[in-house]
Amino acid sequence: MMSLELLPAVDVRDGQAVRLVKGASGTETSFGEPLAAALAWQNAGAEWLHLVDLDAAFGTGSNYELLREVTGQLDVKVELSGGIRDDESLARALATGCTRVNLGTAALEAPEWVAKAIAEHGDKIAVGLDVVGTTLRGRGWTRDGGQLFDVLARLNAEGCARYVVTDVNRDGTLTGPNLQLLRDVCAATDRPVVASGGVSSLDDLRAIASLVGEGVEGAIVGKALYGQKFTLEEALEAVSG
Ligand SMILES: O=C(O)c1ccccc1NCC(=O)[C@H](O)[C@H](O)COP(=O)(O)O
Repeated sequence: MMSLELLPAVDVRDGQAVRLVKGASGTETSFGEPLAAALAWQNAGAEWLHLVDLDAAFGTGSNYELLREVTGQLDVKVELSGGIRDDESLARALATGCTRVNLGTAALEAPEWVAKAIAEHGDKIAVGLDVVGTTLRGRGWTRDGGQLFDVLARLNAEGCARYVVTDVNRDGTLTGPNLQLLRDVCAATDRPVVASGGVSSLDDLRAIASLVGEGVEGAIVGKALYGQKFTLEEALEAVSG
Protein backbone atom coordinates (compact mmCIF):
# COMPACT_ATOMS: atom_id res chain seq x y z
CA MET A 1 0.00 0.00 0.00
CA MET A 2 1.33 3.46 -0.89
CA SER A 3 1.16 5.94 1.95
CA LEU A 4 -1.59 8.53 2.32
CA GLU A 5 -0.93 12.05 3.60
CA LEU A 6 -3.03 13.01 6.60
CA LEU A 7 -4.19 16.58 7.19
CA PRO A 8 -5.73 17.16 10.62
CA ALA A 9 -8.30 19.94 10.34
CA VAL A 10 -8.41 23.08 12.45
CA ASP A 11 -11.60 24.96 11.52
CA VAL A 12 -11.79 28.37 13.16
CA ARG A 13 -14.97 30.29 14.02
CA ASP A 14 -14.97 33.44 16.12
CA GLY A 15 -11.40 32.75 17.27
CA GLN A 16 -12.06 29.19 18.41
CA ALA A 17 -11.26 25.77 16.95
CA VAL A 18 -14.66 24.22 16.22
CA ARG A 19 -16.29 21.25 14.53
CA LEU A 20 -19.43 21.64 12.44
CA VAL A 21 -21.99 19.10 11.26
CA LYS A 22 -22.34 19.07 7.45
CA GLY A 23 -20.58 22.43 7.43
CA ALA A 24 -23.70 24.12 8.80
CA SER A 25 -23.31 27.42 10.61
CA GLY A 26 -24.79 27.12 14.12
CA THR A 27 -23.72 23.50 14.69
CA GLU A 28 -20.38 24.43 16.23
CA THR A 29 -18.77 22.43 19.01
CA SER A 30 -15.81 24.32 20.42
CA PHE A 31 -12.40 22.78 21.00
CA GLY A 32 -10.55 25.81 22.38
CA GLU A 33 -7.54 27.68 21.08
CA PRO A 34 -6.66 26.98 17.42
CA LEU A 35 -2.93 27.24 18.13
CA ALA A 36 -3.17 24.63 20.88
CA ALA A 37 -5.02 22.26 18.56
CA ALA A 38 -2.55 22.86 15.74
CA LEU A 39 0.45 22.31 18.00
CA ALA A 40 -1.11 19.13 19.36
CA TRP A 41 -1.39 17.72 15.82
CA GLN A 42 2.12 18.87 14.98
CA ASN A 43 3.53 17.28 18.14
CA ALA A 44 1.69 14.04 17.32
CA GLY A 45 3.57 13.82 14.02
CA ALA A 46 1.38 15.60 11.47
CA GLU A 47 3.19 16.83 8.38
CA TRP A 48 0.20 18.85 7.17
CA LEU A 49 -2.59 20.92 8.68
CA HIS A 50 -5.87 21.89 6.98
CA LEU A 51 -6.63 25.31 8.46
CA VAL A 52 -10.02 26.87 7.72
CA ASP A 53 -11.34 30.38 8.37
CA LEU A 54 -15.03 29.53 8.69
CA ASP A 55 -16.05 33.15 9.26
CA ALA A 56 -14.40 34.14 5.99
CA ALA A 57 -16.10 31.19 4.27
CA PHE A 58 -19.54 32.15 5.64
CA GLY A 59 -18.98 35.90 5.20
CA THR A 60 -19.44 36.53 8.93
CA GLY A 61 -16.00 37.98 9.65
CA SER A 62 -12.35 37.10 9.56
CA ASN A 63 -9.87 35.18 11.69
CA TYR A 64 -7.00 36.21 9.42
CA GLU A 65 -4.61 37.56 12.06
CA LEU A 66 -5.09 34.49 14.20
CA LEU A 67 -4.57 32.12 11.27
CA ARG A 68 -1.44 34.04 10.25
CA GLU A 69 -0.09 33.70 13.78
CA VAL A 70 -0.92 29.97 13.90
CA THR A 71 0.69 29.34 10.51
CA GLY A 72 3.78 31.30 11.55
CA GLN A 73 4.25 29.24 14.70
CA LEU A 74 4.06 25.86 12.99
CA ASP A 75 6.77 23.83 11.30
CA VAL A 76 4.25 21.70 9.38
CA LYS A 77 2.86 22.45 5.92
CA VAL A 78 -0.42 24.34 6.00
CA GLU A 79 -3.32 24.17 3.54
CA LEU A 80 -5.32 27.35 4.14
CA SER A 81 -9.00 27.53 3.26
CA GLY A 82 -11.98 29.81 3.64
CA GLY A 83 -13.01 33.01 1.87
CA ILE A 84 -10.10 33.28 -0.58
CA ARG A 85 -11.92 34.85 -3.51
CA ASP A 86 -9.94 37.75 -4.98
CA ASP A 87 -6.43 39.13 -5.44
CA GLU A 88 -6.34 40.73 -2.01
CA SER A 89 -7.51 37.69 -0.04
CA LEU A 90 -5.21 35.42 -2.06
CA ALA A 91 -2.18 37.65 -1.48
CA ARG A 92 -2.97 37.81 2.25
CA ALA A 93 -3.44 34.04 2.44
CA LEU A 94 -0.15 33.31 0.68
CA ALA A 95 1.59 35.91 2.88
CA THR A 96 0.85 33.75 5.94
CA GLY A 97 3.57 31.37 4.70
CA CYS A 98 1.09 28.57 4.08
CA THR A 99 2.16 25.88 1.63
CA ARG A 100 -1.00 26.11 -0.45
CA VAL A 101 -4.45 27.62 -0.43
CA ASN A 102 -7.77 25.99 -1.15
CA LEU A 103 -10.20 27.96 -3.33
CA GLY A 104 -13.88 27.03 -3.24
CA THR A 105 -16.52 29.64 -3.99
CA ALA A 106 -14.25 31.50 -6.41
CA ALA A 107 -13.99 28.44 -8.65
CA LEU A 108 -17.76 28.64 -9.07
CA GLU A 109 -18.32 32.40 -9.14
CA ALA A 110 -15.09 33.82 -10.57
CA PRO A 111 -13.75 31.20 -13.00
CA GLU A 112 -11.56 33.65 -14.91
CA TRP A 113 -9.90 34.87 -11.75
CA VAL A 114 -9.27 31.27 -10.64
CA ALA A 115 -7.71 30.43 -14.02
CA LYS A 116 -5.39 33.41 -13.55
CA ALA A 117 -4.51 32.35 -10.00
CA ILE A 118 -3.72 28.83 -11.21
CA ALA A 119 -1.54 30.19 -14.01
CA GLU A 120 0.34 32.48 -11.61
CA HIS A 121 0.69 30.23 -8.58
CA GLY A 122 0.66 26.66 -9.89
CA ASP A 123 0.60 24.04 -7.14
CA LYS A 124 0.13 26.62 -4.41
CA ILE A 125 -3.50 26.55 -5.53
CA ALA A 126 -5.87 23.68 -4.80
CA VAL A 127 -9.57 23.82 -5.58
CA GLY A 128 -12.13 22.52 -3.12
CA LEU A 129 -14.91 20.56 -4.78
CA ASP A 130 -17.60 20.53 -2.10
CA VAL A 131 -20.59 18.56 -3.28
CA VAL A 132 -24.06 17.40 -2.45
CA GLY A 133 -24.64 14.59 -4.92
CA THR A 134 -22.86 16.06 -7.92
CA THR A 135 -23.93 19.66 -7.27
CA LEU A 136 -21.14 21.92 -6.08
CA ARG A 137 -21.68 24.19 -3.08
CA GLY A 138 -20.12 27.61 -2.47
CA ARG A 139 -20.34 30.49 0.03
CA GLY A 140 -19.50 28.30 3.03
CA TRP A 141 -21.37 25.42 1.37
CA THR A 142 -24.67 27.34 1.56
CA ARG A 143 -25.33 27.90 -2.15
CA ASP A 144 -25.45 25.66 -5.20
CA GLY A 145 -22.88 26.57 -7.80
CA GLY A 146 -22.60 24.22 -10.75
CA GLN A 147 -22.06 20.62 -11.69
CA LEU A 148 -19.04 18.73 -10.36
CA PHE A 149 -17.83 17.13 -13.58
CA ASP A 150 -18.35 20.26 -15.72
CA VAL A 151 -16.32 22.38 -13.30
CA LEU A 152 -13.70 19.65 -12.92
CA ALA A 153 -13.22 19.43 -16.70
CA ARG A 154 -12.79 23.19 -16.89
CA LEU A 155 -10.27 23.26 -14.03
CA ASN A 156 -8.34 20.32 -15.52
CA ALA A 157 -8.03 22.26 -18.76
CA GLU A 158 -6.82 25.32 -16.84
CA GLY A 159 -4.06 23.31 -15.18
CA CYS A 160 -5.43 23.06 -11.64
CA ALA A 161 -2.82 21.14 -9.63
CA ARG A 162 -4.95 19.45 -7.00
CA TYR A 163 -8.51 18.96 -5.74
CA VAL A 164 -9.89 18.75 -2.21
CA VAL A 165 -13.09 16.73 -2.48
CA THR A 166 -15.76 16.91 0.23
CA ASP A 167 -19.14 15.23 0.39
CA VAL A 168 -20.90 17.94 2.40
CA ASN A 169 -23.47 15.51 3.79
CA ARG A 170 -20.71 13.35 5.30
CA ASP A 171 -18.66 16.21 6.75
CA GLY A 172 -18.57 16.22 10.53
CA THR A 173 -20.98 13.28 10.73
CA LEU A 174 -18.57 10.39 11.34
CA THR A 175 -20.49 8.37 8.72
CA GLY A 176 -17.47 7.41 6.63
CA PRO A 177 -15.96 8.89 3.48
CA ASN A 178 -17.79 8.77 0.15
CA LEU A 179 -15.40 6.36 -1.57
CA GLN A 180 -17.42 6.21 -4.79
CA LEU A 181 -17.25 10.00 -5.13
CA LEU A 182 -13.47 9.84 -4.69
CA ARG A 183 -13.20 7.08 -7.31
CA ASP A 184 -15.39 9.05 -9.73
CA VAL A 185 -13.35 12.24 -9.31
CA CYS A 186 -10.07 10.33 -9.68
CA ALA A 187 -11.40 8.79 -12.90
CA ALA A 188 -12.11 12.29 -14.24
CA THR A 189 -8.70 13.84 -13.50
CA ASP A 190 -5.02 12.97 -13.47
CA ARG A 191 -4.40 15.48 -10.64
CA PRO A 192 -4.01 14.40 -7.02
CA VAL A 193 -7.13 14.35 -4.88
CA VAL A 194 -7.38 15.09 -1.15
CA ALA A 195 -10.37 13.42 0.49
CA SER A 196 -12.33 15.34 3.10
CA GLY A 197 -15.29 14.68 5.33
CA GLY A 198 -16.80 11.80 7.21
CA VAL A 199 -13.77 9.84 8.41
CA SER A 200 -14.75 7.95 11.57
CA SER A 201 -12.28 5.09 11.99
CA LEU A 202 -8.89 3.71 11.09
CA ASP A 203 -10.68 1.41 8.65
CA ASP A 204 -12.08 4.48 6.87
CA LEU A 205 -8.54 5.78 6.51
CA ARG A 206 -7.33 2.40 5.22
CA ALA A 207 -10.18 2.44 2.69
CA ILE A 208 -9.13 5.91 1.49
CA ALA A 209 -5.49 4.74 1.40
CA SER A 210 -6.55 1.88 -0.89
CA LEU A 211 -7.39 4.58 -3.47
CA VAL A 212 -3.87 6.06 -3.57
CA GLY A 213 -3.18 4.14 -6.77
CA GLU A 214 -6.26 5.77 -8.34
CA GLY A 215 -5.04 9.27 -7.46
CA VAL A 216 -6.00 9.98 -3.85
CA GLU A 217 -3.06 11.69 -2.19
CA GLY A 218 -4.34 12.68 1.23
CA ALA A 219 -7.19 12.76 3.70
CA ILE A 220 -8.41 15.58 5.91
CA VAL A 221 -9.55 14.39 9.33
CA GLY A 222 -11.49 16.49 11.78
CA LYS A 223 -14.21 15.20 14.05
CA ALA A 224 -12.75 11.70 14.50
CA LEU A 225 -9.53 13.16 15.92
CA TYR A 226 -11.27 15.70 18.15
CA GLY A 227 -13.68 13.00 19.32
CA GLN A 228 -10.75 10.67 20.07
CA LYS A 229 -12.00 7.87 17.83
CA PHE A 230 -8.29 7.19 17.30
CA THR A 231 -5.06 9.07 17.88
CA LEU A 232 -3.16 10.83 15.13
CA GLU A 233 -0.23 8.49 15.82
CA GLU A 234 -2.51 5.49 15.16
CA ALA A 235 -3.85 7.14 12.03
CA LEU A 236 -0.37 7.85 10.67
CA GLU A 237 0.63 4.25 11.36
CA ALA A 238 -2.52 2.94 9.64
CA VAL A 239 -1.84 4.81 6.38
CA SER A 240 1.94 4.54 6.14
CA GLY A 241 2.64 2.42 3.08
O1 LIG B 1 -13.05 24.13 4.06
C1 LIG B 1 -13.87 25.06 3.96
O2 LIG B 1 -13.61 26.08 3.30
C2 LIG B 1 -15.21 24.98 4.66
C3 LIG B 1 -16.18 25.92 4.38
C4 LIG B 1 -17.41 25.84 5.01
C5 LIG B 1 -17.70 24.83 5.91
C6 LIG B 1 -16.73 23.88 6.19
C7 LIG B 1 -15.50 23.95 5.57
N1 LIG B 1 -14.53 23.01 5.82
C8 LIG B 1 -14.71 21.94 6.72
C9 LIG B 1 -13.57 21.03 6.65
O3 LIG B 1 -12.61 21.17 5.94
C10 LIG B 1 -13.65 19.85 7.60
O4 LIG B 1 -12.87 20.22 8.69
C11 LIG B 1 -13.08 18.62 7.00
O5 LIG B 1 -13.84 18.28 5.87
C12 LIG B 1 -13.04 17.45 8.01
O6 LIG B 1 -14.31 16.83 8.15
P1 LIG B 1 -14.60 15.70 9.27
O7 LIG B 1 -13.42 14.78 9.31
O8 LIG B 1 -15.84 15.00 8.80
O9 LIG B 1 -14.80 16.43 10.56
